[in-house]
Amino acid sequence: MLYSTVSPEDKRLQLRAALTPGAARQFPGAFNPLSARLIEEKGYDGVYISGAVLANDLGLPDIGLTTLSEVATRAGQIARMSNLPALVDADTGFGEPMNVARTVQELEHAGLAGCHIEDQVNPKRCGHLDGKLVVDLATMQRRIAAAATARRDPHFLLMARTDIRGVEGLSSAVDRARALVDAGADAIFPEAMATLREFEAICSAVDVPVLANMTEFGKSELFTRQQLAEVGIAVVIYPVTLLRTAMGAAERVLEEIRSEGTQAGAVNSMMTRARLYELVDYETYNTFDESVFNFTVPGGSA
Ligand SMILES: C[C@](O)(C(=O)O)[C@H](CC(=O)O)C(=O)O
Ligand SMILES: [Mg+2]
Repeated sequence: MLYSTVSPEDKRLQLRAALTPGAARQFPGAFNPLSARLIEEKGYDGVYISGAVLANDLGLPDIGLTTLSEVATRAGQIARMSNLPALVDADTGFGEPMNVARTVQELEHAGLAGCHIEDQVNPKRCGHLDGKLVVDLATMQRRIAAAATARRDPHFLLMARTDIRGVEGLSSAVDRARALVDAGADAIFPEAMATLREFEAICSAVDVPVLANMTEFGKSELFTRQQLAEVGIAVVIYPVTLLRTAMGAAERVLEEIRSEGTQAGAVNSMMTRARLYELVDYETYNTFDESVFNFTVPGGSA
């Protein structure tokens, strides 16, 4: 009922305990608060909150148009809906190192367990596209150092993402990952790794947890959890998978209503009314008022 019963501080401890090298904890991307609850119910280890999903949800491309307030508000709404730790994509940190410091404090305040900050220049783009540009190492080190200093809860996870692999190649990615750990990063997100061997090279180079981004239609093959665990990955994200799936289903049913004049043929693939009510915990609200749930739910079983 209502929101998470686990405090943000406890979720941060939970996240740190979960992220051991080789654990390959799976964090699907929630596209709204309710999907975070579904992720928890299905037994996942955490929730990812994608910058691409937040932007696309607003009808915008993922090029750094969303603001800190929009991201912190939506991420907070998603994070509070589940007892799992939530890791949010903070893009380039929304500005200069001073802005990055504020970003971290706002995200802590919003109840996130951790965030990642990347080394792209603005306007940024999806890490799996060509033509990216990254800032120099000193600038990125200042971003990370500012974030580390600003954090009030020492357990808030600060993850540094580097996009340099797509610009200069693997050996630069290894060097940068090491330098960002020295600057204060608790974890590393090496973006757009081409092979398992590349993931392995990063995992062997640093002694902090490493993330693997299993986004569809990108530069990385969709490796299994087992394969990623074997090369030492601590956490795997599926950032846009649920949004892509939901939008795919929405597009199909819209076409069906147009062509058939009814959605009747699509009802079997929908979440039922009963299941939806179960997910929002409708019945439990009777603890406040017994007249809230005094009906039987039509529309089939959950
Ligand atoms: C992980 C990512 O930063 C995101 O915003 O979800 C994106 C995902 C995507 O665009 O597929 C990324 O840059 O990889
Ligand atoms: Mg992103």
